[in-house]
Amino acid sequence: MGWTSLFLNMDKKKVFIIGTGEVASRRANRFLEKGAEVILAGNSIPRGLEEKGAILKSTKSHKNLKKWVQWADIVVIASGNEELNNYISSICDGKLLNRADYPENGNLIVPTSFSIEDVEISIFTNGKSPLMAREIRKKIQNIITSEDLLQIELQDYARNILKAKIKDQKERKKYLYAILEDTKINDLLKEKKIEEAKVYAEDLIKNEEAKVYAEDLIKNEEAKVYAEDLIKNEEAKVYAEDLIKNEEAKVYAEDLIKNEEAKVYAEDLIKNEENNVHDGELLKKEKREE
Ligand SMILES: C[C@@]1(CC(=O)O)c2cc3[nH]c(cc4nc(cc5[nH]c(cc(n2)[C@H]1CCC(=O)O)[C@@](C)(CC(=O)O)[C@@H]5CCC(=O)O)C(CC(=O)O)=C4CCC(=O)O)c(CCC(=O)O)c3CC(=O)O
Ligand SMILES: NC(=O)C1=CN([C@@H]2O[C@H](COP(=O)(O)OP(=O)(O)OC[C@H]3O[C@@H](n4cnc5c(N)ncnc54)[C@H](O)[C@@H]3O)[C@@H](O)[C@H]2O)C=CC1
Repeated sequence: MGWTSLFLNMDKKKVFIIGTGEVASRRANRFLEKGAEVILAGNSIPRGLEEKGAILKSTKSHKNLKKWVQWADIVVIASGNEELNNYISSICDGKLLNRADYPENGNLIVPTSFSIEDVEISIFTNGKSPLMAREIRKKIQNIITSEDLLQIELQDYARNILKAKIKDQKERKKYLYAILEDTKINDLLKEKKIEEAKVYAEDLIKNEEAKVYAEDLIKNEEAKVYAEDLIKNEEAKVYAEDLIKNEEAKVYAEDLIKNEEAKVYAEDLIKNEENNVHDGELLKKEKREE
């Protein structure tokens, strides 16, 4: 009366698929990946499927078709030929049967599925809208991806390295964001190359450290040059002040000399005056004596 979701172990299961088109190939791929043996009946199959172990049979002989149906644990009807599909369906008694054309005439649904680590999520709209099943699958996948889970592993790895190396949490945070946003790392995680991502993240940390170290060196060098400039300026100032002082001393000395000269000159003047007075008195005296 109704569908329920179950998980089927596909390992070594025998699957016979009628049709080799889009749906047939999708089913074949999915089952082969989980370890099933797959035989398809139709015109041709993509090389990729053959490489995975799929075997192609002709649809010409009904006798052979019957044989493969009997061989199979699961039958998938996915050809575009309704008559052929109905014939296969009619010889499927008791088999697990997935019908791509008339799902309700079969007893097995293949929902859209994806997995995150060990968690498999499947969506089924009860046959109402496979297209919407696909859209919902994408929405959910966009929220949590296996990359997210690998990024958790990588962040854990990087955090441990950083904790041992860098004391400042704010500084560590910068590295963790750099790893989260690095396009190369994200590409590696998309390809599930976690080990390569780890090596790359570690290099990123080392390079960043080297950069910081180099920047520090440059800053120190700059500081040294600046300090030297300061010293030179100070020396120049002292020298300039000395020059000024010397100049002032010179002026002062000159003034002193000038003052001394003036003093001598003044004394000379006074002496001259005294002489004059003396001479005058002598003259007066001489005159009186006359
Ligand atoms: C019953 C079921 C078969 C089963 O048991 O397996 C079934 C039946 C039919 N699908 C049809 C059409 C389309 N199917 C898809 C796509 C997917 N179909 C899938 C499952 C199922 N399809 C099962 C029910 C799932 C459910 O109900 O949720 C997905 C989810 C899984 C998978 O096939 O691997 C896969 C998406 C994979 C992914 O990307 O996630 C698209 C989209 C596209 O091609 O782009 C279209 C065209 C648009 C449309 O019609 O929606 C038709 C023809 C209708 C007609 O004649 O018009 C029928 C027959 C019918 O309905 O009569
Ligand atoms: N379940 C699903 O997701 C979907 C189901 N369908 C249904 O499934 C059928 C197959 O769909 P697709 O794989 O998308 O079509 P498709 O055109 O890709 O493949 C059809 C296959 O049937 C074969 N075929 C056609 N006529 C044949 C004949 N007379 N004798 C032998 N083989 C013949 C073709 O060679 C091809 O291998 C559709 O007819 C449709 O009813 C269609 C789309 C999606």
